[in-house]
Amino acid sequence: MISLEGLSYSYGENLALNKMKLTVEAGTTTAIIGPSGCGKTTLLYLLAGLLPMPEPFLKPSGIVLQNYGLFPWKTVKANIGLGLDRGLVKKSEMNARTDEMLELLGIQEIANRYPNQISGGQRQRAAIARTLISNPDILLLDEASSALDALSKEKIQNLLLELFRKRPMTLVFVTHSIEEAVFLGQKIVVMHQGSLSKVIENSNMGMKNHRASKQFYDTCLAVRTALEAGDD
Ligand SMILES: Nc1ncnc2c1ncn2[C@@H]1O[C@H](COP(=O)(O)OP(=O)(O)OP(=O)(O)O)[C@@H](O)[C@H]1O
Repeated sequence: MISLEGLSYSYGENLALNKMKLTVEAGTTTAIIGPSGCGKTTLLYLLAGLLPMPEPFLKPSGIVLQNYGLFPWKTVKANIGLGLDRGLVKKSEMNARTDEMLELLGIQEIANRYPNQISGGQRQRAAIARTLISNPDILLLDEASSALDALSKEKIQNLLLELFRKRPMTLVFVTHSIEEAVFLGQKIVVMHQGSLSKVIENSNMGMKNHRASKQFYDTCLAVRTALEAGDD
């Protein structure tokens, strides 16, 4: 579980987080949404330990931040294997676990290709596989699908929902998309100017035909209203 109460963070004179509050229960998904510059990435980087967390907050353990930096000179399979600590894992186990990840993410057929020989959506899957292979307690995603076209976006979102169902995990993701937040977030955290603006509970997350349901649009509207209220 992550529990932050009054987290502030500045880059020099620039206050990026201002007494931010956040509670994330283990085994749940949380979307973080808000206007550009409101501090979403700063919050995620603090959680990932990529920025020093100020006192009295301690860095939560077992968090892995997904990034898309696959090494171009390594195959997809070798890139995924990099998510494991070579010193600790035998070659045979490394093989078995990368195969398991390739299957989980549905990318077995591109295992031996290089990153420049696969699509944006496949690169995204490979990056997620590389992160998940280490079995992190918490998966942090920064704009998981932002660079993709509408249909590929939905595919990645469906895949993340499927993964969440198959393997219990805590997922915290930053997004600019209201629809993505409502499709994947059991809780939607709306930020404004470095602070928590509103938390929207989304109990319909994961329901059948969610995207086409009235509940989906009602929750999108609630998020939109919260975002607009913050803009006043
Ligand atoms: N390295 C940095 N040095 C100085 N200021 C920074 C730095 N990184 C971010 N900031 C500032 O901190 C604030 C929060 O930035 P952050 O990147 O966390 O916002 P964001 O909500 O993720 O934005 P976006 O949606 O545009 O990615 C902004 O005012 C930004 O200009």
